[in-house]
Formats: sequence, structure tokens, C-alpha cells
Amino acid sequence: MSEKRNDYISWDEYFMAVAKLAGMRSKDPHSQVGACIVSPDNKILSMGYNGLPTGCSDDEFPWGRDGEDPLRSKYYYVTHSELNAILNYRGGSLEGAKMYVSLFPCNECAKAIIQSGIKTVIYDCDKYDKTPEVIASKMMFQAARVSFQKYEPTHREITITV
Ligand SMILES: O=c1[nH]c(=O)n([C@H]2C[C@H](O)[C@@H](COP(=O)(O)O)O2)cc1CO
Ligand SMILES: [Zn+2]
Repeated sequence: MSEKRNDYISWDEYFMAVAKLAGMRSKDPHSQVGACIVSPDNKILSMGYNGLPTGCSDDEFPWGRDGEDPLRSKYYYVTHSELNAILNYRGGSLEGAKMYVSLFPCNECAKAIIQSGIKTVIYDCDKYDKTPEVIASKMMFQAARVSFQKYEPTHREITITV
């Protein structure tokens, strides 16, 4: 037992798993999104998931997706995981940081990511890649020189018993 373990998880696996773990806190019945912000020297700075702003009850605001009245769907109210991760940060600057996120950021989150100084986005799912929001997001990232790369899944199963 004096040898070093060699089946430990990689930095990428660790941070994407942390992002997905944060997403498991989401109350959204359709899409649970998690984000983890990491410093250039691999320290976790902040995390977030998609949820309602403080004071807006999970039980009173809607979680539906569509309907005639936009005030009765979730979209006007939910704070996205990426924005929550940025706003949850209580330290100094995020300049040069990386963001691991389970879903490609929308255009509004892209603006916040760019303005916060985050320079790299590592994303997993890109299920909305044909939408104008995600197309606009990619255009802004390219113009602002924020690199975005698809997380390369290793398919390692990580089991945590709590
Ligand atoms: O980047 C994102 N980050 C994020 O947290 N979200 C949240 C908002 C909603 O709660 C949910 C998307 O809902 P839906 O897939 O039902 O349209 O995910 C959505 C996006 C869209 O890309
Ligand atoms: Zn967003």
C-alpha cells in the first residue's frame, strides 16, 4: 500500500463532476444545469445551478416551459447556473478563470462570462446549438476571444454515497 494510486479522477473529470453535482440541486423538472468556476491554478472559485432568485419561492413560481402567458412559465424568473456561479463569487476578480458547465451557455450568460473576465468555457451538452441564443453566444465568445471547448467524456462512473 505504499504505491501512489493511479486511478484518481482527472482535473477535467473533477470539475465537470462538481458542475453536475451542483446541477443536482436544481428544481427545474426539465433541465438541471450546473456550473463550476476554476482559477488558472485549478482552485474552485464558485459554483451555481439554475434556480429562482433569493426570495422567489420554488413552490410559488412556475416551472413549466410554455403556454400562452409567459408570466406562467419559468423563463422570466430562473437565474441560469452560469450567472449564479458568477454572482455567487465573493472574492476579487475572475480574470483568466475557466468555467465548467453542463450545458452550453446562452447569449445572456455569455455576456456575463465575457464581462467577468472568464477566458475558457468547457461545456458538456450542446442540445440547443441550433437556437439563436447559442449561435449568438458562440459569435460573442469568438469575438471576445473566450475559448470554448467540448468536454471529452471519459464515461467514468463516479458513485458517491451520502
Ligand atoms: O445556459 C443555460 N443555463 C441554464 O441554467 N439554463 C437553465 C434555464 C432553465 O431553468 C433551463 C432550461 O430549460 P428548458 O431546457 O426547459 O428550456 O436551464 C439554460 C441555459 C440555456 O442554454
Ligand atoms: Zn444562460
